[in-house]
Amino acid sequence: MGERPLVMSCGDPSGIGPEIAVKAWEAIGRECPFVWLGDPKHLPDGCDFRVVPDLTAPASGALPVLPVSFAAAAHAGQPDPANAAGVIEAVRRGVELVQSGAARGLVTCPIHKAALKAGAGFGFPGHTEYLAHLAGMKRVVMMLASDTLRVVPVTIHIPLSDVPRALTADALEDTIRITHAALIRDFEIAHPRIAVAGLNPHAGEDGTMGHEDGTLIAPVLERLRAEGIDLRGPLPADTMFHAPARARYDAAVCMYHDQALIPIKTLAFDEGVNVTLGLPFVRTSPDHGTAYDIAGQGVARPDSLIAALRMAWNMGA
Ligand SMILES: NC(=O)C1=CN([C@@H]2O[C@H](COP(=O)(O)OP(=O)(O)OC[C@H]3O[C@@H](n4cnc5c(N)ncnc54)[C@H](O)[C@@H]3O)[C@@H](O)[C@H]2O)C=CC1
Ligand SMILES: NCC(=O)COP(=O)(O)O
Repeated sequence: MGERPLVMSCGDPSGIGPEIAVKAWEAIGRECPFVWLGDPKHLPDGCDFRVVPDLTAPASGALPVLPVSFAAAAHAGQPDPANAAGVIEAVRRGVELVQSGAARGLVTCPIHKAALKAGAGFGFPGHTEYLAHLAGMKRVVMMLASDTLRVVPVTIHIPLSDVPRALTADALEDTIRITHAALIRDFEIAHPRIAVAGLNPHAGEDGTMGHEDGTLIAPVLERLRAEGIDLRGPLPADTMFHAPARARYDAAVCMYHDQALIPIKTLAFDEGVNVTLGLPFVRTSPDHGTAYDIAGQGVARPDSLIAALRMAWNMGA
């Protein structure tokens, strides 16, 4: 296959993962070769694939597949807990291949967390935490990146009511440090500018609308500024995402999932990439989910997955 390929885990086979994997292979399989980890019975009818024994198989036009056996067929739009173990195994195999050095990076297709919990007792809120666990990392960071905006949520998949408790000075500091290092190393920004959102409306407005902005966020920023990190904030989140505001920073660190993901999915849904920072290997993913409402119809767009492949290919060089 020439250069080391990427590996792609299939994600939930009843979602759009298999069909966009095939479209992505047709679009950029030569530019960013990857091997698909999944069960060939879940690929769309008529798909041109070939089973390979490992990642060293010579290149050909067909999608290379390293088989992962799944218990059940896939029905578009209907996640089956019987397939949960296969979905998890594909991710685990991907990590093994990238950690061994056989693969250049891992690209994951979307999973349905509830089906994994129901079918296999999956105890992680998403890939991000599962990958941190497999890699033995205490803290990793989720970044959603596009040409127009990069965002990082400090807290991720937890109920909104748990956010103030989960938002600690350590979590914020680690997140900013990991983000800063990745902007330099992976995004080649020599002097990154990071904007940090407040938690409360108007960043607390001097404590009249909440206290965390002043008592928790501001002191962390002060400490890190003293080390030379270019930080602005805590900023009112409602006014930090319009175009002139975005021009003033390279990444926005946000306090919770939707504060970060709503702006990027509004601005760049088709090209956003989810990248895990702080892992000892490259992992990217499309920004969207399983899209059950359109699975199996052949209309799903592969653009975000293609952007994820390109980013992983470049980062893994
Ligand atoms: N990396 C991952 O594993 C992710 C998984 N998810 C999971 O996906 C499931 C469904 O989540 P939703 O909130 O419905 O978000 P979603 O992204 O799956 O779908 C939202 C809307 O966007 C459309 N859409 C998504 N991807 C598209 C594509 N490639 N082409 C055209 N239209 C597309 C869908 O048809 C739907 O109308 C959940 O279980 C969630 O946890 C969500 C985000 C990321
Ligand atoms: N909302 C982002 C998402 O669900 C992706 O999470 P992960 O599976 O990449 O941890």
